[in-house]
Amino acid sequence: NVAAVGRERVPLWGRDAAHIAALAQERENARFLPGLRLAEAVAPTDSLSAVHAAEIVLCAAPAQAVRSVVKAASPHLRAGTAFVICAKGIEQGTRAFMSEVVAEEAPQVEVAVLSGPSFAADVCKGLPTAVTVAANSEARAQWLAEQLSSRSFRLYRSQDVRGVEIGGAVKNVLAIACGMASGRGLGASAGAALIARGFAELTRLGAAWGARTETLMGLSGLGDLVLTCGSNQSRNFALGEALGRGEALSEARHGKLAEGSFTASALMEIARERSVEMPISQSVAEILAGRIDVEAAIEALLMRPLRAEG
Ligand SMILES: NC(=O)C1=CN([C@@H]2O[C@H](COP(=O)(O)OP(=O)(O)OC[C@H]3O[C@@H](n4cnc5c(N)ncnc54)[C@H](OP(=O)(O)O)[C@@H]3O)[C@@H](O)[C@H]2O)C=CC1
Ligand SMILES: O=C(CO)COP(=O)(O)O
Repeated sequence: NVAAVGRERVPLWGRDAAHIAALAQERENARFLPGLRLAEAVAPTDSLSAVHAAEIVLCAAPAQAVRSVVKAASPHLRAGTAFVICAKGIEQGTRAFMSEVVAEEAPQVEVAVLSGPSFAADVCKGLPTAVTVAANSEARAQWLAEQLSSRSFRLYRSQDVRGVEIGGAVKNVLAIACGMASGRGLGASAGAALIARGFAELTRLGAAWGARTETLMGLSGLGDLVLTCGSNQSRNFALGEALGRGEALSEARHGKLAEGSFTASALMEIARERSVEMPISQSVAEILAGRIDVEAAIEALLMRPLRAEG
């Protein structure tokens, strides 16, 4: 709907032909965004060839599905198309960032990353927020910010592609930890301490990958971290909260996508690769892998040796 502002026709591709037909008919996505109407300009389609005519393609598939979607779309994508990744995560197995996945599968496109505090339902209702769009070239980032901004959806530009994607991937893992603390009834002080120490982990990892401090402290880093760690509107937070209350992992997702649960193990692998200490994220990864329980993870975090802040 945001992309439809000021445009006559915006194709929206989905993999499930029956769902797409229903969307075109009912003009509402009852499963994901109930009660919110599709903008007139949005034209649902099950044909990926729709990307051929596009100057800008927004890719909002789950992170672990981005490779297969881009691979399928690649033959239809023209050289120089602006390909904007909205997924937040790291690919399991390859440990690749989303921009690397797209560059491998569709080398002809110009990759950009859009990330920041933006719950889909809020954005769709026209509630205001601001996010970051990063591209290698300043001119491309500026053009995308102009093309995709509206009164309620403000885009700030950046050239720090890696910094923006690190913020989006790491905050989801940390939100699971904050949810666990909430589900365990540890109180608001513990939640704030987790956000601050989690942010220290995010900045350490970002520094190891050459991300700019301003990016990590901006909308796609601290901004999205605060949003996701502070609300059970976040599916990552809600997953952690359910685990903290004692629900089994098999039940705790409640059928929703929690990207941090797929990214956690890959995140730990890239952190180890660059010797970055991330004890909170590590605890989340261990719990999700069934190696420790929430109680043992909290105990281990509280018993860590005292150290200087930083
Ligand atoms: N929701 C939010 O507030 C925000 C989400 N994001 C990011 O965007 C990404 C997608 O999230 P979101 O839209 O919320 O997730 P949802 O679970 O709401 O929707 C996922 C969509 O992806 C489709 N999909 C799932 N698997 C595949 C696949 N293998 N191939 C093609 N399509 C697939 C689903 O199609 P189907 O209906 O057929 O199952 C569905 O339409 C995530 O990385 C998330 O972190 C970013 C900012 C905000
Ligand atoms: O990334 C988001 C908001 O910016 C959405 O968070 P969840 O995926 O945890 O719901």
